[in-house]
Amino acid sequence: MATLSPHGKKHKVTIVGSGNWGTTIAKVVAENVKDNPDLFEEKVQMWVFEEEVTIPKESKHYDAGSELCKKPQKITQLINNLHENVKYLPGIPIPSNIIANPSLEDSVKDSTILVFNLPHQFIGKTCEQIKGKIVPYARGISCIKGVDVSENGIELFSESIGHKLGIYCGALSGANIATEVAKEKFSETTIAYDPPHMDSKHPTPQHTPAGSPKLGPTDGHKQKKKQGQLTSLPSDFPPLSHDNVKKLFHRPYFHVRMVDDVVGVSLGGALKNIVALAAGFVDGLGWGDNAKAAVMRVGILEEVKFGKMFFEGCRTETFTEESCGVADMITSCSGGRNFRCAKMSVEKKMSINEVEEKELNGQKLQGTSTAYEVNAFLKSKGLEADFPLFTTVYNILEGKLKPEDIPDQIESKNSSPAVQQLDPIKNMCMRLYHQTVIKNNILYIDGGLETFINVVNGSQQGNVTNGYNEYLIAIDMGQPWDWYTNISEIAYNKSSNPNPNTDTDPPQIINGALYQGPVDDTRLYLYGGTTSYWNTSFAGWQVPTSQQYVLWSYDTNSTKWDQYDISAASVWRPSNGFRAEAPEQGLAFYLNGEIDSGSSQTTQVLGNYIKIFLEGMIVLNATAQTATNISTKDFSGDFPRTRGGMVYIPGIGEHGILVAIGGTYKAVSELDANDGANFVSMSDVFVFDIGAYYGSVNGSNSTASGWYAQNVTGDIPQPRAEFCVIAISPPDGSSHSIYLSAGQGPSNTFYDDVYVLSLPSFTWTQVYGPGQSPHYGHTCHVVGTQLISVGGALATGWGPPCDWHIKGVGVLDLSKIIWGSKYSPDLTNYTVPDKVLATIGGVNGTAAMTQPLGGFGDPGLARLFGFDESPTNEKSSKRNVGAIAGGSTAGGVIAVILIGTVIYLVRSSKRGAEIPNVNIPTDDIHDSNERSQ
Ligand SMILES: NC(=O)C1=CN([C@@H]2O[C@H](COP(=O)(O)OP(=O)(O)OC[C@H]3O[C@@H](n4cnc5c(N)ncnc54)[C@H](O)[C@@H]3O)[C@@H](O)[C@H]2O)C=CC1
Ligand SMILES: O=C(CO)COP(=O)(O)O
Repeated sequence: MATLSPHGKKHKVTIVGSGNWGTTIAKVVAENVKDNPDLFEEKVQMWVFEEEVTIPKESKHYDAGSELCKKPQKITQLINNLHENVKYLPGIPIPSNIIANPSLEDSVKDSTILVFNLPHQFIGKTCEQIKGKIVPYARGISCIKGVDVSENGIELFSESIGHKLGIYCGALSGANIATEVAKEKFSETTIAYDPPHMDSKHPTPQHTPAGSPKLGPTDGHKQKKKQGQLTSLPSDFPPLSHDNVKKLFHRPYFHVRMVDDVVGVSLGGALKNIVALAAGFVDGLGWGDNAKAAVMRVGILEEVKFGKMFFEGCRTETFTEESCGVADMITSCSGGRNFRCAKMSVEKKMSINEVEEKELNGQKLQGTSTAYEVNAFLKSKGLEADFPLFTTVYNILEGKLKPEDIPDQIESKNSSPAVQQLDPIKNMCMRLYHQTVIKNNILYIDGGLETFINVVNGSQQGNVTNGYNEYLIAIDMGQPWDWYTNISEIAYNKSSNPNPNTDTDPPQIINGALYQGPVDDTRLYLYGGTTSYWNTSFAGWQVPTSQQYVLWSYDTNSTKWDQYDISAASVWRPSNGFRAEAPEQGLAFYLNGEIDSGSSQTTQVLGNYIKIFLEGMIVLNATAQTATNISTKDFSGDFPRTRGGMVYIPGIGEHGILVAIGGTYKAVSELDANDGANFVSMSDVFVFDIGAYYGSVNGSNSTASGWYAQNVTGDIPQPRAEFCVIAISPPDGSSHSIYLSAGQGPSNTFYDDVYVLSLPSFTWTQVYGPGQSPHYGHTCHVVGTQLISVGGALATGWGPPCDWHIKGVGVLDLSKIIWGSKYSPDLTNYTVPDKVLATIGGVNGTAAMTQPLGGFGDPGLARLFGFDESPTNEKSSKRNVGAIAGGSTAGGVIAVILIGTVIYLVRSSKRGAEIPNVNIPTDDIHDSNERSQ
């Protein structure tokens, strides 16, 4: 009894193309549709670019007396009558269920599976012709080895076919010399197919989904195009799962491995064609197998680098482990057409185009055009030198270099000073806007802007290169060091260690936060931050990533990165917010901040320099990797702040407090580049009772927000931003010292000073400065009794001269107030500096001043500091915190006035849920194309 098919319909398959590989794949597919009659219709359409061909005399079909052999015949008729493609796959019988069709439109009509297999130079026109003439739920597989380069940038053919036709398209590529496959000699191939959800009854496989070009709006490349709405495959068709796609291609002699890295599969096939030309050139010189192997090695490295640099979701392993990578490199450099023609061009001293014309009987080389296309793209990015082998092949084709130049070219470019210049430690000139944290005696420095300078014989030379710190740098704090002479710094490559679950690289960001996480957790946490467009040509520059994974962790034991979806609370990826951490509670805080075009894929629409300030404070529970967003209306009103400083002080109230200082502010509704004009007055600081996070303010269940403003006295620092702050308390706990170092103020004023804010008296004392090196954009930490200042830019520019802390870290003795180069892990017993004691009084460091000079600004704050009956200042009692948010602006306009006049503010209880007047497609946040599984 015949088995009933569970599906009402079967897939109709068309092979678009009929060359050497096109006809071979048609044979493979035609055999498989017969073996799987439940899934596929028996007839396979093959579109044939019609031409007249003469049956060659050596063909078994040649019969001098036959009509067919007397004059050229249409190739479609020959294929349909003889069941052989006598021109492009001579001598190989092909199944009779292949129908050669000269009409492109007719061949694709009603087909649900389109296999694109023709030389890449013809695909654009072919797609134009069939656009709108295919069923909307068709699916594609591209067997084309090449990349689609236009004035807009670079795309994979799987992608450009998908975009042009509005369908999903995967990719097939492998070590597959067509005639060997056609003769049924064993080979493997790789198919990247990441089935749209509606096509598969199985979950999407692990690893990254279909890669997409990593392109940004200012990049000059093609903008990532949305796939648009895919039309569901009707349910009466068998689902196009990995299993069913495999059934269409897998043969006993042609083994298929299914993956989901469309980028890696497509690029491996395209770029190896350039390398195969180089292999042919060196072989043509008679240099032997060692030379070919050297070229292949460099070729694979350039493939990986190209994929990682320009495309998202590309896996190194696809190049090093799959047939479409290393295996195709070997086979193509041993016996492919590109290799053979390049070799012959050297041996016979002919141009490669002449060889192609003479030897290939109409078949097309892909390597020559790909070398030109890739070069045009690299040239447009100023990155030719970063891909010396690809560039050399192009220059040989252009007649500017000779095959003999290959060794020098790939050697010298690999070790050029320009490349060495990018070492984030040896060539650091300045580094700023990074994220830092100390965990388990190691100082970690992540990201940031960096300028690089060449170092020759120990001295810095030339101008700086503007770029980024793309590494996680670790400095050992368990040993004493002197940054002049001995300090251990190690740079860990972030992109060589992607998230093992999704293969996504951790983001390269500035102005985010690095948190140490709970004490018993081996992970660090990287939150927020933005992608800088400062120098998008810098090697390794990444486009902004999805904001869905705004939180990352780095496991200091396993060195693996991981990512977490906390988008329910942290809708945007904020940067420049105030950050602090309470590690013993497993809590990390990110207060206000901003988004700009670098914050995520979604916010790219904001365009250059627009910054939107954000309300709210994200509280990360690093134990559970969850987040809560709490209102900051009572902190900043409708004028959120950025670029200020915040510290955590334990032991005050039940859960400790946060103290927020300075920064800049603007209205949530303001859509402009202004993030520097309005400076928050320093005559108030802002205290957050962490008890409010737990729902219990100051020990009593209360609905109060937990925020208090407090007036300060003493040497009040000038308003400023981009300074750093740390907190330390003497052993008796009678006071708490918050150190503020350097920063920048209105109208390009820069500082090199240190102030101490002492609590609970809320008095400022200037303990250092003005010094010689005003700077900003640095971070700082406290270790023992030392403040470690990390990086920052000098007010004089970003070099040269470079940071005078030659290793980017400075050390301040917090008690003696002496800056130096030496660090010791053994200095404990902090004592309050004399100058501070002179202000707050007391004997042996025990503070005499136990409350602010004018009293506490709020009875709640007084209670927090242990006063039952609040000694508050009547005048300042219960002040509206929002109304004192401002105080000092660049133009001297007091923010209070602004608050009075700005009445159209957008209110949002969920941070970032509404952004005024900007059309940011929030649904993109969960775009399945961007989501990693
Ligand atoms: N041949 C091989 O061993 C392999 C080739 N590939 C890749 O498969 C793709 C197709 O290559 P092949 O099938 O070998 O092609 P081919 O090199 O045999 O090219 C000839 C084909 O191009 C067609 N053609 C010529 N002018 C045309 C026009 N104006 N418009 C449309 N078609 C035209 C011819 O009719 C013929 O079908 C390429 O990207 C190639 O890199 C992949 C694996 C193996
Ligand atoms: O892709 C191929 C083998 O995998 C064929 O390469 P050529 O186009 O150089 O023959």
